[in-house]
Amino acid sequence: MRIVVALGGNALLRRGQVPDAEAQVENIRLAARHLAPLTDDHEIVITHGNGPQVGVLAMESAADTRLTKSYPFDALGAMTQGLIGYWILQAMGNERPERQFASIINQTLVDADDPAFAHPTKFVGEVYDEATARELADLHGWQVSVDGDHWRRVVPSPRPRELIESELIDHLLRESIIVVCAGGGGVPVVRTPEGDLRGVEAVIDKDLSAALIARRLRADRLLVLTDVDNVMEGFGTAHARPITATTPEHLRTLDLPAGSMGPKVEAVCEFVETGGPGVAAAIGSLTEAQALVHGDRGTYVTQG
Ligand SMILES: Nc1ncnc2c1ncn2[C@@H]1O[C@H](COP(=O)(O)OP(=O)(O)O)[C@@H](O)[C@H]1O
Ligand SMILES: NC(=O)OP(=O)(O)O
Repeated sequence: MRIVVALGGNALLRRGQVPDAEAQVENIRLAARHLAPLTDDHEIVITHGNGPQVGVLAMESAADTRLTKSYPFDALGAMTQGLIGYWILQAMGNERPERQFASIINQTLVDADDPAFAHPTKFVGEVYDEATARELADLHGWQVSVDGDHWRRVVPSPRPRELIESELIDHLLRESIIVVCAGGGGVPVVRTPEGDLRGVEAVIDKDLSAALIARRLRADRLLVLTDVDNVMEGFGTAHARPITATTPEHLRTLDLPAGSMGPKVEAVCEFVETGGPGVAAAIGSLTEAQALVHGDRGTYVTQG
């Protein structure tokens, strides 16, 4: 089978952890231990988030007084693909030294007139109290918004439309190479009237990009791995109930938060609705990645 795996931000950096390199290397080592068995029997593409990491790089860039302008988010996104891609490459290679892995910097086409550019929603960097967030917003010209009990910087997150390097990824998979790509959803680019590609200030949702990749590569499965075992009905209430086998039709009736479970559910629904016959997607725990493939664990989504 061909499987696209979206590695949640929590797999890279647990909530509240300081984004030191050491902590992330250790988290990714553990994640690789759970992902490696998938590579024994399947063609695997790994995508990953970059919200916390791109926020660290943006802070560093803003603090560098030699620069007349902070590095733009397309450049920062590419840096995070290099950084996290390298960590994943090394961790996976240590688990399966006999296999070949490639981590590619890749670009994701978005619409220049996507309304998301005027309404930033993607949380990046760390969390603050309201006063600090507002102070930083004034200092650096950021936009900030409420994220649960905290405040956080937000940047535009246009919808991914096309993966510029999808043919290359397909080629690598056919050569039995395991591919890490579309980190942070891919570097956001638009097509100019002249036909060139140009980076834009945005961070794409990696779950939505994972769904796009899965569709373009005609994957059999999309696995969205995070820190909960299932999508829950009545999440956070006394009547919370895990959803196991389900359909996009049912999932679309749920009211889910935009910054967390919402895009994951949107991604699996899109993939299952537009994929070929027999495709399936699952949302569940990284530690149960193998069982998710066949619907033995997690929220398993099929056409019904
Ligand atoms: N209905 C729901 N079912 C399960 N988890 C939910 C639901 N609604 C919100 N969540 C939250 O979504 C989180 C996973 O999303 P997120 O933190 O963005 O994951 P990741 O960083 O792994 O991509 C869970 O830890 C949980 O707190
Ligand atoms: N780009 C992205 O979706 O990152 P997170 O998963 O870290 O939010």
